[in-house]
This record gives sequence, structure tokens and C-alpha cells, in this order.
Amino acid sequence: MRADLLRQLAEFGQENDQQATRREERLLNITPDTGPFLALLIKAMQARAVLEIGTSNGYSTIWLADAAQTTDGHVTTVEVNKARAAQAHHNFQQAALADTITLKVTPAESLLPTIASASFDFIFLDSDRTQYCVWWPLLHRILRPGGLMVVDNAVSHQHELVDFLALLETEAGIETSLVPLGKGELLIWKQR
Ligand SMILES: C[S@@+](CC[C@H](N)C(=O)[O-])C[C@H]1O[C@@H](n2cnc3c(N)ncnc32)[C@H](O)[C@@H]1O
Repeated sequence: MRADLLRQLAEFGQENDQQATRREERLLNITPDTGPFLALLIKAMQARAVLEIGTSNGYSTIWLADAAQTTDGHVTTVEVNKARAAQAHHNFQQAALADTITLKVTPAESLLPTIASASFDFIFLDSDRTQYCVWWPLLHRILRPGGLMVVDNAVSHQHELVDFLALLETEAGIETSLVPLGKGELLIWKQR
């Protein structure tokens, strides 16, 4: 049943984005093959505390939360757009995942400084790419040693991530790998 919902949401997102004339109207969901990839990572590392930045209507969140249910985990997801967040809230209920997800309707830059250090095992970053360099010190702080961060659009919008990639290269204790799946998934492992 959840698989049916995910299929419907993937189709809805693709049709919506083809018809949308303005960027704000697009849902910009992850590709359908990215969902199982993120879920596998969460299960393989037995991640329990999961953070997503950029919920949109909750398509990727449902994949993350479906995996988190198998680890007895929980997903916190943050979205600044109220209309998108309302759609996500509805979809979380449809997926029977409302108890596994906390949706924060606020700018990520307001939420991140309030989070305790080393709070998250897994972070999925799919938001405003112009802010990634600014957010990085906060993201690095709240990711636990041994934790994993995944950044979407690392191939589709590689040119927008040049400065972020350069910044990561200067950071000790960080290993990265670019996986050419979906829109390109950049894996960032915090060794220590
Ligand atoms: C690419 S979409 C996320 C798609 C979603 N992860 C999925 O696959 O279904 C990016 C989202 O980030 C949100 N966003 C942009 N800037 C933000 C910010 N500063 N704080 C929180 N959310 C933000 C946008 O409103 C948009 O819904």
C-alpha cells in the first residue's frame, strides 16, 4: 500500500513539474531510484536519527521514514514553504508514517543552530544549494562522528556545488563519493 502511494506520488510529481511554468510550482522530488538507495543506506548503517532538509511534498521523506521504521528510528524534516509542508503533512498521514516523522515548517537556517551537536546519524540535504557552504559548519556539527550525509543534485546541478565541494576538500576527517544515480548523490562520511 505504501509502495502504491510512492508510485502515485512519483507520477504526480513528474506530471506537476512538466506542467509547472514557475520554479516555485515545482515539487522537484528525488527520482524513484534514489528513494530505495537512501533507504538502503539508512538500513545498512542502522541509522535511527535522520534529518532531511527540503521536504517539498514529502516524497523523499516517505522513503526515509519507511527505512527508519525498520531501525526503530525517526525522521525530522524541515520545509520553509507552508503550502508544500501542508501537502507533506497530508502525504505522511496517507503513508501511515505521521508518528515516524516530525515536520518542522521553518527555514533550515533557523532550525540548525538549535540542534545539539552529534544529534543525527544520517542527513539528507535537498534544499537551497546557494546556502550549503553557509550551512556546512552547522551540518558538520550536528552529524555524529561516523554519520553520513547525502546531497541530492550533485550531478544535475554540479556547477552550483563547486564551492561546496571545494570547502569539503579542506575539511579534515571527511570522505566523499559521488554516486551517479538519479540526479547525482554526493555521499559525505564524517569519519570523526
Ligand atoms: C528539491 S525540493 C525537495 C524535494 C524533496 N526532498 C523530495 O525529493 O520530495 C527543495 C525544497 O527545499 C525547500 N527550501 C528551500 N530553501 C529552504 C530553507 N532555507 N529552509 C527549508 N526549506 C527550504 C523548498 O521550499 C523546496 O520545497
